[in-house]
Amino acid sequence: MLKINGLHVNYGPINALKGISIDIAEGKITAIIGANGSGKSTMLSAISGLIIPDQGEIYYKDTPIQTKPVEERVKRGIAHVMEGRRLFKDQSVHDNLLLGFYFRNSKENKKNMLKQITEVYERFPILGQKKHQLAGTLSGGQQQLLIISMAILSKPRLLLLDEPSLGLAPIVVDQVYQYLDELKAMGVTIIVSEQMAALAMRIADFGYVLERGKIVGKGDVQYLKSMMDSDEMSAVYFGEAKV
Ligand SMILES: Nc1ncnc2c1ncn2[C@@H]1O[C@H](COP(=O)(O)OP(=O)(O)OP(=O)(O)O)[C@@H](O)[C@H]1O
Repeated sequence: MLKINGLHVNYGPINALKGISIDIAEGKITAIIGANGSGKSTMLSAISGLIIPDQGEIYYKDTPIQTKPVEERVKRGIAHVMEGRRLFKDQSVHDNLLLGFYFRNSKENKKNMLKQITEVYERFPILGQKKHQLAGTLSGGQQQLLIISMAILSKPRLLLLDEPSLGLAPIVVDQVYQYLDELKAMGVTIIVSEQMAALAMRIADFGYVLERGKIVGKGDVQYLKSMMDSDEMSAVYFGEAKV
C-alpha cells in the first residue's frame, strides 16, 4: 500500500533520514521503533506531507505522492496524529470533533456526522462527559484521545500515529491500543511510532527499527521479539518492559 524508496530528509546540516526504504502492507499494523531523535517523526511527516523529502520516492497505492500537498494526501485517506498536541484549545471537545470532522470529510460522509461523533463518545466516555468543556482544559491523555478521535472521524485508509502512548496513563494506553486493533479489523492500515517497542509489539504485525536516520532492523513481530531478548539494542529500544 505504501512504499518508500531511498528517502533522505535534511534539516539544514542535520541528516534526519539517510536513505530509508520501507514497504507497508495493506490492512496491517507496522511499528516504527527508535530512540529519541532517530527520525520517526520525520518519516511520518514525510508520508503525510508536512515535510517534502530532499531525495527519494513515496508511493501510495502505486502513485508517487512525495511532492503532493497535505490536503491532497488527506483526501486520499492519509491521516496523521502528531506527537505534540494540535487542538483548538479554546473550543469545546464537541466543537473540536465537529471541526475535525467537517474539514476532513466528503459531502456524503457529512450526513452521518452526529451519529459518528456519538460513537466516539460511546467509545471514549470521558470525552462524552467533557464534551462541553474547553479542549485546552483536558488532561494530556484526554487531549490525545480527542486528537486520535478527530483523525479517525476522517475515515482514514492509512493512519499514522506518532508516539500515541506519550504522556498517557497505562489504562488509557491500553484503551488506545485496543482501539487500534479494532481499526485494523475494519481494514485500516496503521503505522505507529513508539520509543517503547514493547507497547507497539502488542499489536504490530511487522516492525522497523530506526537508528540515527537509518533502518537497522526489520522483521515480523516474532523476529523483533527475539531481538528484544537477545540483542544489545534491547536496553535502548525496549526498555525494561518485555511483552
Ligand atoms: N525542525 C527541525 N529542525 C532541525 N532539526 C530537526 C527538526 N526536527 C527534527 N530535527 C532533528 O532531526 C533528527 C530526527 O528527529 P525526529 O524528531 O524525526 O526523531 P524522532 O525519532 O521522532 O524523535 P522524538 O521521539 O524525539 O520525536 C533529530 O536529530 C532531530 O534533532
